[in-house]
Amino acid sequence: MTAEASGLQVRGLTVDYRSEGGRIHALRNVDIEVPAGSIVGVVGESGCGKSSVISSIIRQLPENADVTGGTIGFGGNNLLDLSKPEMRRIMGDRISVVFQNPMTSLNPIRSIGKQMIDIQYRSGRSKAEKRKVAIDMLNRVGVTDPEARLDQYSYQFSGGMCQRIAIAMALMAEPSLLIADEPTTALDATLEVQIVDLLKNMQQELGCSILFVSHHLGVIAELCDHVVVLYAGEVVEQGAVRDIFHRPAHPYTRRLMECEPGMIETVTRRLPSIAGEVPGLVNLPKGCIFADRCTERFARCEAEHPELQQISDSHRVACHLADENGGRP
Ligand SMILES: Nc1ncnc2c1ncn2[C@@H]1O[C@H](COP(=O)(O)OP(=O)(O)OP(=O)(O)O)[C@@H](O)[C@H]1O
Repeated sequence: MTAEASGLQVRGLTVDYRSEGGRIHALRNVDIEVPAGSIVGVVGESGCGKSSVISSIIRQLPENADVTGGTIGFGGNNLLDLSKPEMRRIMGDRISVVFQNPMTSLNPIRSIGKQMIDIQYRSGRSKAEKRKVAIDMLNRVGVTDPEARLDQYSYQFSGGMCQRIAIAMALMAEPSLLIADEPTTALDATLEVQIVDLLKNMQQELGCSILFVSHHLGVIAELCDHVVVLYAGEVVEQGAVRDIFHRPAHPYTRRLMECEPGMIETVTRRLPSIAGEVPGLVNLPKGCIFADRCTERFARCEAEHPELQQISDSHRVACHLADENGGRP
């Protein structure tokens, strides 16, 4: 069983929120490429724009949001151009989402089995076949005794088991893209490792792509092929996982790394807090968005906005230091 390969190409995505205090420039010119069959992580502190990216892709931005620029390429379409019914079809068949709280996906008053059968409504399978597929999927995500458990309700499962079931439901349609929105954040460290392993195995088995959004650097390092570091609505660094974790080029990424010794060996550590706060996004600074928190800033940083520049085949950074240092951190 292999999902049809389809990557995701977010290009120049720019999103504002209208607010009483003015327009909040939540995402500015964001590029995220998820090649078919790969796992790409998006990391950033709270308020950096992770939810805005996901909501843009699945077209669930709140009423006060305006997409003022960019495209979201998927399967030959710009998702931003699709009608609601077209988008619903894509969300049912080709893109699935796993949320931080599995209860977002699970209905508490319907048995797990009924929900897993309902979700196959377009499959053309008989009820018995749908039940068999549900049992098989529960087995694959590591729910023991799936036949008996199909008749149970979400409250009868632990948090980790609920997340496994939510992942099973998300994968039922064999999507080509799975969006995982902090799916391990609510779990303890042991369960987090198990869910990361599960996602890795399922991705290999199904051949789908995964966009994995998290503020847990360790999880990103364990799971992802490629990492996008988002800061205050901008991509400040992106690259292969080895680039980001062994040669972080942006001071923001480095601050995260410094506070995470041994991060590669464990997936249990959390993003540290860095001095200062993500800035308000109504009045943007002229220069670098990270300058006021950056211990390595120099005059140019406050005067000129750094653009993302290539510093190796797979590595891009938006920092003036890259010029100062001949393209290397
Ligand atoms: N509906 C909204 N109206 C106004 N501002 C919003 C709205 N949603 C998000 N924002 C603002 O947009 C920016 C990005 O928020 P977003 O929720 O995308 O970040 P995040 O990285 O997902 O944070 P978190 O991890 O806390 O969810 C923040 O400055 C936030 O305050």
